[in-house]
Amino acid sequence: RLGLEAKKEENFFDWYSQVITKSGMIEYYDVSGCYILRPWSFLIWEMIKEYIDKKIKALGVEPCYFPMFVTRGALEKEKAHITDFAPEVAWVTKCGEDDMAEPVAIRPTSETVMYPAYAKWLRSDTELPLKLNQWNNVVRWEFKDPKPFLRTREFLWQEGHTAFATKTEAEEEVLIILDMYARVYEELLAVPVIKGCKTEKEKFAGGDYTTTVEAFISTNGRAIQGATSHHLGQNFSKMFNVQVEGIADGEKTFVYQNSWGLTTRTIGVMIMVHGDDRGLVLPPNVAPIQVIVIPCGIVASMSESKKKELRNECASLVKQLKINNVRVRDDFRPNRTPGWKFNHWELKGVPIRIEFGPRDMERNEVTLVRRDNFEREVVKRDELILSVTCMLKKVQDSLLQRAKHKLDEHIKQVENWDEFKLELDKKNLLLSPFCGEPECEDNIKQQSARLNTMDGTVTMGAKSLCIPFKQPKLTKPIESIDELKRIFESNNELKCIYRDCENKAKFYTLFGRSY
Ligand SMILES: O=C1CCCN[C@@H]1CCCn1cnc2cc(F)c(F)cc2c1=O
Ligand SMILES: [Mg+2]
Repeated sequence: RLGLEAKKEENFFDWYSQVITKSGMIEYYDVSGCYILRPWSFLIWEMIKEYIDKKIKALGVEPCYFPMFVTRGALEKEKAHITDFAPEVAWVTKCGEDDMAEPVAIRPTSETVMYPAYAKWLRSDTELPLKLNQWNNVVRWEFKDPKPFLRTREFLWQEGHTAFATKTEAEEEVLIILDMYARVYEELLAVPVIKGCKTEKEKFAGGDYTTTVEAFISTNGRAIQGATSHHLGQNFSKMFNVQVEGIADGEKTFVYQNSWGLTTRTIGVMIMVHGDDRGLVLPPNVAPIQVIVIPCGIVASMSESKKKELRNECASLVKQLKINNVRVRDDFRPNRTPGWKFNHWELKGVPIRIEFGPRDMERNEVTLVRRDNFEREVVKRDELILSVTCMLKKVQDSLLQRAKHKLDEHIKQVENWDEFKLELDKKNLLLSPFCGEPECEDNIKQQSARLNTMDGTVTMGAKSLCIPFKQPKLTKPIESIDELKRIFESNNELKCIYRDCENKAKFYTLFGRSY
């Protein structure tokens, strides 16, 4: 059966699995946590890659490729960084039948692969800033339930690794990259995100601070980390001895570093936010096919010449759209009915369908049908390009607006602990005053978990998602992380959200159940 059996609001997990397989995005694979990316999803990854590459090249970031294997020595250069990650590191231990003398790890991320080379290359501040990015795959043998795109043991990403002479330059780049990530979500994928800083508990331990874009899946009320941009300070440069002369005269200075990454998880978030019970709903800016042209009304009684005329007319529609840089295809398959084709291309989420039949030909008109809200619009043949480009923009905007509205109505600002738990169980995110202490965050997570009396399972408690740059009580978003960490120093009346915590709040923090 072509269509979906599962309904998105009834059985989200089955719906997701059916949508990604029946639309031709994913094929399952016999290694747990690994999936095949078929053209319909890989083409979207290529468009994301094209967008990011253009922007980072303009920022002076250069492409490169480092080996995927890393020695134990390099990987464990600094114990603190690696300890809690060690269980998910995959190792190559044999070659053929023989054990390898020195097993090598498969990169879970490339700091420890790249920074020994940075130490070799960087001697003088004249060689700074060094900005490299690689598009590759990484392996993390996670044990939590794998989910295509969202949590996989191998995934594709880009990882940017930059080194600067001063902290100021580095900190400026962190936020420029974060803004680019927010645009990938909002301008390409039509997914609204919240920009912020991770708390001490949630940040990357190897860095100084982690900034993040957080997305929201309203169907199950869960938040998901969309991409990260870390300021590493001098932690890694001290570990790997990456220091240069020429900054402080006669002295050597450890460089200031950033690392930033966005993964194929982006595709899963887009599917979950926009998909419906007929299948994918693709934002036009990333849709591999934006318009599908389907001839209609071809009946057996129609003469061969009439059929030929109709097909030629459809072909000219396709040609004209192609010339105007619209990603368009025709579906002239004679052995499929128009109805079958409507379902097929709706399942694949193509933003606009053109139905073109004898009557359209006579009246010199074209019928456009929107995938997101099924609105039909009949337009004059000679207004085709204007109407299609205008409709594509309208679809893109309305997908973002609808998702923004959903996000906004699911964020509750609460200062009371009972209200916090109540709203959390109503699939909402919470914006609450928080003291920032890791052990307090542990308590919040534990005390907001819910025992489901029906089946005795436990629903996870609330995690901190980020300290939003847009803080309540502040008119404009903060511009620096230092500022964010100090905003309550003055008027410090607010108590931490957690009832038994005596600390004063330091800032408002976004909490929620998450992936
Ligand atoms: O998140 C990014 C962006 C791109 C470059 N790397 C940073 C930090 C990655 C943090 N991280 C994340 N996961 C890890 C998993 C491991 F098995 C492991 F050995 C190390 C890590 C690890 O360092
Ligand atoms: Mg992880």
